Amino acid sequence: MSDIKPIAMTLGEPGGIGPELAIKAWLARAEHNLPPFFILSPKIIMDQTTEALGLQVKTKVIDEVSQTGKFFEDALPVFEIPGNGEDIKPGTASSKTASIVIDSIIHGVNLTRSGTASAVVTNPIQKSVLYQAGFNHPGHTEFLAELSGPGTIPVMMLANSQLRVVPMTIHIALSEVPKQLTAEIIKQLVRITTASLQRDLGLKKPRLAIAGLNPHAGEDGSMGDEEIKVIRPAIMELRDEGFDVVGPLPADTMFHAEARANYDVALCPYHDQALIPVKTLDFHGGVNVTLGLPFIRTSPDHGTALDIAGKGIARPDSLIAAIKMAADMARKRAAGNAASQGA
Ligand SMILES: NC(=O)c1ccc[n+]([C@@H]2O[C@H](COP(=O)([O-])OP(=O)(O)OC[C@H]3O[C@@H](n4cnc5c(N)ncnc54)[C@H](O)[C@@H]3O)[C@@H](O)[C@H]2O)c1
Ligand SMILES: N[C@H](C(=O)O)[C@H](O)COP(=O)(O)O
Repeated sequence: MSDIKPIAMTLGEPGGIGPELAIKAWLARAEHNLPPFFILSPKIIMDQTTEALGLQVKTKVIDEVSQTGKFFEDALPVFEIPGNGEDIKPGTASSKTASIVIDSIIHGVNLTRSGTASAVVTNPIQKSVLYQAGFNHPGHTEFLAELSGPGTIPVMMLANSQLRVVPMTIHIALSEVPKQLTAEIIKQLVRITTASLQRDLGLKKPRLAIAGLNPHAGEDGSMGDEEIKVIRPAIMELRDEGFDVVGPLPADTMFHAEARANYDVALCPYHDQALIPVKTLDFHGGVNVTLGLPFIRTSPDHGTALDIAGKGIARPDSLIAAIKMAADMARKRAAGNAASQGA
């Protein structure tokens, strides 16, 4: 019997590699000692995928999440979401299946928020086709925050065994970054990241490093003054509050091995500044985790990979890492809750 409640896994874009990865992660359950998980999907989509890939995998519809553990050894448990497999073509994302994709996320979040599932692990979505269908959030991160209620500030963190990064602005045009990167945002992100690393990753006093926005962190204002006007003042205030935070550091020299040894997480002004080093260091072992939510959410660090969908060659490593990280976080939260109740 598992020590944590089952993990909810969303379908993601059905024309992408998500369904294949879910099946491959289930096949790897014993090898990786994975806790029981279920997928939120129409059963037909999972069955179509196993058949197309020639895999001998049974699926089992569960009526209750609590049945996940009972069936997990013999079949991939499916929490059925309404929908059919008609509009699905591997390698092609379609706005016709957007309602299935979104329902899967909403149900996964509801089951996790209610405590029925211990965490939600999301498969990648094809953002462009969801936008065509009227989805008006840049990605999961912002959608999950909205589902969590007003005042939720989600923090995207990508992590592998060599590096953790937080992009301080996410899916916005580069030209918008200087406008949105305020001292207030930086302070909020540092506070949330520190609290999450303490609570969910067990780091007692997390060390944070903040990258500059401009080349050479602005070179004393000669290449941009956001470091002087925004980033440094925020860091000084945070240090006064007791946070272990350094910067602004030149982004080009803060990701080599010796530099990485000096911090636990790097916060970067914009998306690619953070995600290029983490995905380059270990693409297949990376996990995307959203901090600051009232529930645990992890995801693989890659996208829908339409170019390889249906070919049977997608690697489930990142999804497996996401399941493991979600389970570890759930165990740490449970232990922390038990300790605080006992205190
Ligand atoms: N969490 C998410 O929902 C999420 C995350 C990242 C990207 N996306 C979305 O995915 C779509 C495609 O994005 P992209 O093309 O930039 O990145 P991608 O990660 O889908 O693909 C980049 C390259 O890596 C390969 N790749 C990705 N995952 C792989 C795996 N598991 N095994 C083997 N090879 C793999 C792909 O074949 C491709 O060559 C976009 O719509 C993007 O917004 C979603
Ligand atoms: N920026 C992420 C990445 O490139 O990996 C990705 O798009 C995930 O976004 P959501 O988790 O918000 O969908």
